[in-house]
Amino acid sequence: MSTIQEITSLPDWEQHVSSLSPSTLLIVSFHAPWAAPCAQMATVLSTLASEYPVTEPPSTSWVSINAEDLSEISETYNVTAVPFLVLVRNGQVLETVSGSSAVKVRNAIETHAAKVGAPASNGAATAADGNDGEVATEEDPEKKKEELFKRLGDLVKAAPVMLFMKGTPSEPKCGFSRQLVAILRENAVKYGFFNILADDEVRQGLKEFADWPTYPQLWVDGELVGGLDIVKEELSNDADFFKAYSIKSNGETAAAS
Ligand SMILES: N[C@@H](CCC(=O)N[C@@H](CS)C(=O)NCC(=O)O)C(=O)O
Repeated sequence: MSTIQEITSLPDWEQHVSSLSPSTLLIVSFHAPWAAPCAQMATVLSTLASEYPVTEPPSTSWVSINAEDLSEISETYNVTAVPFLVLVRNGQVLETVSGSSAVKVRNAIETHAAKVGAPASNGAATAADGNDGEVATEEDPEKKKEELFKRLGDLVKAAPVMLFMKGTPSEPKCGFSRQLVAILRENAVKYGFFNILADDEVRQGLKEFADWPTYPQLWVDGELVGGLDIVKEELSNDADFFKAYSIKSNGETAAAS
């Protein structure tokens, strides 16, 4: 029964990676302490890990990494939002999964872990038609939407103030998002953010969930405030609009930028 090891330093990571055999599937989960979906993901992953036996050499190795504390590693894997899962074998990235869809995570791990399994050697019970994995992903669209909305419901509450934007606060990819980042900075607002360009499911789904067609979107305490124009308007009506969410310095709470 495999368990998840928390990597807490760069030397720890290097030592761990160098100890693996070329056939081991390394499952790396990036998280941030403020993001509620990461706690859910940790539960999903430890349940999955417990289904994989410990073998010698290990067929799977499960680690989790705080994306903010170990930014050197998150940058290597282009982690722009959390939770973010990376599957690596022999130094090669096989697949990444952004977000907290338990179905996607399970499918990705099962697909890649199975590739070095014993059943493949005799061909029996192996779907050799190149179609393996497809059945599980062919979901009922209603169910898929329900799962996405559940995930979005958690995501908009991932921090008291959440900014859904194009790009990241340090590299906004659109002028509207850039202006809203500047407003939050001027008001010393502490906020979490999500780069919607990194996840098209969230980008399109949140428009329907929020009944708001554009980005940036600012959410406070799980409620949509609006886009840039609305935020400007709120501030012109009430200069203390963000007072409860302000800190004296460094307003950003980011997974990675
Ligand atoms: N006036 C809007 C401007 C935002 C806007 O028009 N955003 C566009 C272009 S960046 C957008 O998000 N379009 C939908 C999309 O790209 O998915 C506001 O107040 O936020």
